Amino acid sequence: MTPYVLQAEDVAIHYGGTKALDGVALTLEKAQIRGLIGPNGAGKSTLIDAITGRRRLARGKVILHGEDVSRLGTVERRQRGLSRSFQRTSIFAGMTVLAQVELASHEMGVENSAADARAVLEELNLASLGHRLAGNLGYGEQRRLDLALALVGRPKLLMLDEPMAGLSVKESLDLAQHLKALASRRDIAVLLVEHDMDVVFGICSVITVFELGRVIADGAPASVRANRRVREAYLGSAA
Ligand SMILES: Nc1ncnc2c1ncn2[C@@H]1O[C@H](COP(=O)(O)OP(=O)(O)OP(=O)(O)O)[C@@H](O)[C@H]1O
Repeated sequence: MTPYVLQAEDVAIHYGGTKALDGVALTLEKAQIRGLIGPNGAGKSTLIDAITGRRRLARGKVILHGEDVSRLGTVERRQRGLSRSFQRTSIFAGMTVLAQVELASHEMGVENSAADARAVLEELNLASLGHRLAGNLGYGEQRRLDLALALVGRPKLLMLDEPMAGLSVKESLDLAQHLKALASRRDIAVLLVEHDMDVVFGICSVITVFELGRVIADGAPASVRANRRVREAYLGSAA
């Protein structure tokens, strides 16, 4: 039995002549939070698209719980427990928070979607906002709703692309703590793409650093912070 929830092996993605990813490998274990950092255009979002099945691989494999899913589509991967945050664009402004999360759960084929939705909202401290129209929520609350939508159906693997973008320092740290607690309580492995280094170094147990579509460092936060190439390429002397 493999200890890995996710294995990405030798992943390559090309956009025409551009090699957005070239021979990328990483793993995720149960309930582990891995940060993925690197300068703009390094290929972080492209890796999420490759893992979730939005982008076809030019080379390599994506393996979930030991099963090669490289040829499966996004819906089939979601049904195997791989989820991603939807970003605000998928929020229906005119629907209540509860109805929306329940609908997402129902669409996932969850039998008791009402109970699933209530549990997810409670998990994220959103239960008291269940009756509110999503469009009337504050920005930080909408980001938490994004996360709630990704959590229906009890996924085992969550891909988050800049979930803290646009949040205040306090809101970011608050969401980060929620995320950490959630990963451990629900046994969810998380791949976190995030530019907020306080959040990444605060809650990730391992960090992968990208540059120009390749992994330039991978390891525990302290070793990544101390890596000279990473400091020069990305973190700068302030890190
Ligand atoms: N749809 C596309 N068509 C062509 N090139 C693309 C496309 N999407 C991304 N790229 C290119 O692929 C490379 C990786 O982009 P990607 O968005 O994955 O980087 P990123 O690390 O997520 O950047 P950011 O931190 O700015 O979100 C970049 O050179 C980018 O210009």
